Parts: sequence; structure tokens; C-alpha cells
Amino acid sequence: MISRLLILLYAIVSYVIFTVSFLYALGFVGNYVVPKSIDMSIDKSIDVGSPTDLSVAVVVNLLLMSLFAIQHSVMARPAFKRWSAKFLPLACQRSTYVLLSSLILLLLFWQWRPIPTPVWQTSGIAAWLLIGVHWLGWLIAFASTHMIDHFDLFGLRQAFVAFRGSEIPGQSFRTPLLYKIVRHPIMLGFLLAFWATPEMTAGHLLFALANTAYILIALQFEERDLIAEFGMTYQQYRHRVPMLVPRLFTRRPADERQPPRSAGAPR
Ligand SMILES: C[S@@+](CC[C@H](N)C(=O)[O-])C[C@H]1O[C@@H](n2cnc3c(N)ncnc32)[C@H](O)[C@@H]1O
Repeated sequence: MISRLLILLYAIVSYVIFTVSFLYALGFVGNYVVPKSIDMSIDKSIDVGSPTDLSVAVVVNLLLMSLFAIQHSVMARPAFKRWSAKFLPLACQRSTYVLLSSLILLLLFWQWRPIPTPVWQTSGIAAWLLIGVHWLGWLIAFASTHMIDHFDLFGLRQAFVAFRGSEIPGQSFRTPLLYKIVRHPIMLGFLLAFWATPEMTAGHLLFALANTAYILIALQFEERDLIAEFGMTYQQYRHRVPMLVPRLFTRRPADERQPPRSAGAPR
């Protein structure tokens, strides 16, 4: 009973730390409210004056993003989960994943080196449109976590189920709402939030480019695991629904489409 209670507390603490890192991410990427953001050092100074400063900033930022990418992808693989199950109870596996990801994100926010060289600057309607798309991205990402299972994704459900003494159910496959339009709405939301900005700087561009590359690679691994888990169901879903870019026109199922006419066929 005590160990189950401790696991539950651990899951709640991990979730609170995730919430802090997520809220900080909003301010960090959008340059709102937070003391240090993607474009602004804590003392508001701009400290990439020399080429050496610039190289250090690029290397440090790439290392921070790589650390997040490696942890986030390695710990998500079924082989890693099987190995860690030898010493980590199933009920706190996801919370540990969430906790480590959130701590690495906080480290990234803390150690990030702004590179404020402007890449594009907009004003007026264009700027407001980009701000709107940026917030729409965050909204899509957050809402989509609830469409599959927010509390499962962040480890709380597993800890609650174990606390009640029930068996933790396996992963379920869902395709509600936005999952009918694209297969990865959470990642689509992140991409919109990272790219849609009225003032793009070199540092922000590095962040958006590196994260886009990471998302595109990570989704290959995620889909490989989903196919291994759900087989034909996921294969058919992949065939039906685009990965990240919604289709403007719905594609009719193959059996509803007309076969191509042969040259001399009667009309
Ligand atoms: C951070 S979430 C991202 C989900 C998805 N890639 C997206 O961008 O919306 C990753 C977890 O969601 C799970 N997942 C992805 N698609 C799912 C679906 N349609 N139903 C249930 N779980 C899904 C993956 O197995 C993985 O554990």
C-alpha cells in the first residue's frame, strides 16, 4: 500500500513538473512573460557578438536539443521499456519518462543561448495572423493529448490504476476528432507553434529546424512501433489519413473509385 501511494505521489509530482515545463515552453517560444526566452537572455543582453560566441551558441543549443531528442526517443521504444521493467515498476514507467523529459526541457530553457539575428520581421495583419497560428498550434497540441488520453500519456492513469490495485491495461489505439484529419496532431500543433512567429531570429530558426527534423525522424520510429502493436489496423489508418498535412479533399475509398477507362471503351 505504501509503495503504491509513493508511486502515485511520484506520478503527481512528475505531472506538476511537466505542467511547469509546458507553461514555461509557451513563454519561452513566444517570448512572453518568462525571465529568459528563445530570443532574450535573463539580463536582456544580447551576447553573441563575436563569431566564437555564435559558434558556442549553436553548439550548446544543438547539444541541448539532441539530449532531449535522444532521451525522448530512446525511452519511448518498446525494447527500452522491457529492459527498464526489470527495475522500474510498470506503474511509474511513464511518469519517469515524463519527469526526465520535463527536466531536460527545463535545462534547455535555462541553458539556451539566444541568437537574435533577425531572419524575418512582420507587422500589422501578417503579424497578428502568425500570432494566431502560433496559439492555434499550442491549442491543437494540448487538445490532441486529451483526444487520445491525456492522463495516460503523462503517466497519471497508470499510477491511479495501480493504486487501486487493478492491472494496468495495454495501450489502446484511438482516432477521434483531429486524429481523423492527420495521424499526428500533437506534432502538427508543435510545428505550427514553433514556426509561426511574427519575428523570426536565427536562434528561433535553429530551434524550429532542429525540432522539425527531430519530429520527422521520431514519427518514423513511433509509427513502426504502432504497426508492430496494432498491425493491419494501423496500416489501414496510415493509408486513409495523412501524416501531418491535412488533405484538402477527402480521398474516396479505392472500391468507390472508377477504374481507368481503356482507350476504346464505350462512354
Ligand atoms: C507524444 S504522443 C504523440 C502522438 C502522435 N504522434 C501525435 O502527434 O498526435 C506519443 C504516444 O502516442 C501514442 N499514439 C500515437 N497515435 C496514437 C493513436 N492514434 N491512438 C493511441 N495512441 C497513439 C504513441 O504510441 C505514443 O505512445
